[in-house]
Amino acid sequence: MYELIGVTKQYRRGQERVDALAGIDLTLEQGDRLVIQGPTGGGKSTLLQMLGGLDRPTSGRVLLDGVDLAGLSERRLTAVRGENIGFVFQSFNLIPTLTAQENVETALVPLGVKAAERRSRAAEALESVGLGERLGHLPSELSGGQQQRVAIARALVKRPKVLLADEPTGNLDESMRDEIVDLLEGLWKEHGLTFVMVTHDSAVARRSPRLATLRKGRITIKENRSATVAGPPVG
Ligand SMILES: Nc1ncnc2c1ncn2[C@@H]1O[C@H](COP(=O)(O)OP(=O)(O)OP(=O)(O)O)[C@@H](O)[C@H]1O
Repeated sequence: MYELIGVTKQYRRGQERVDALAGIDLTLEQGDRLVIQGPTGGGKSTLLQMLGGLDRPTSGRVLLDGVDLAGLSERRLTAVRGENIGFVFQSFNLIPTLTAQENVETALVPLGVKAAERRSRAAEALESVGLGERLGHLPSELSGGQQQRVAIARALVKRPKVLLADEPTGNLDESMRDEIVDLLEGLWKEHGLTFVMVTHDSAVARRSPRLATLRKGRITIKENRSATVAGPPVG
């Protein structure tokens, strides 16, 4: 499903050139789960942006189901992203003036889903993350963990194939962290998602069957035999 071939990304900082990604080769099958760790500045967020089509590589190819994201027009790329890829970030990025339900519905507007269906699908997605009773609440009326659940519902309401999460538990205390990771794992299995998560938290990373480390823009991958959840999802 994903094939990255020789992906590099260079940034300019004044006169200086930063090699954020220095030649990444990576294959992920549908339903795979990968955790990415590594030192600060190692290239984790940059790699996630490449997978998500949020930015383009300097060279190399990012194939999603055989389509090179780097070669798509901005319009086509936005459409591919909207249909296939859900994002969850450390900062929940909810719109403060919209209710939980309205925040989730926003993901369906660019897909041309009609208002009545948007409402029912958003309610269903919020049910699935345990917030069926909180549809009308504003983000400020929800806990951090609940806000992240809304963000997860917003990522999944469009029924993507891919879920990309950048430090999804970074703003949460330990008990909420575990709840959110349980939830993400459950959704990964239930929907057969390809799930890539960046985390600094080794307790979170330990649960993944595959671990990638990014250092100075280079990737190494190892299987994690002691993962608490092993193997790809069933079905
Ligand atoms: N827009 C940008 N302009 C210039 N340099 C950038 C830009 N984005 C990232 N970089 C640089 O690219 C390198 C990789 O950054 P990246 O954010 O991918 O690392 P990271 O592993 O996610 O780090 P962290 O753990 O701190 O989030 C760093 O040296 C960073 O300073």
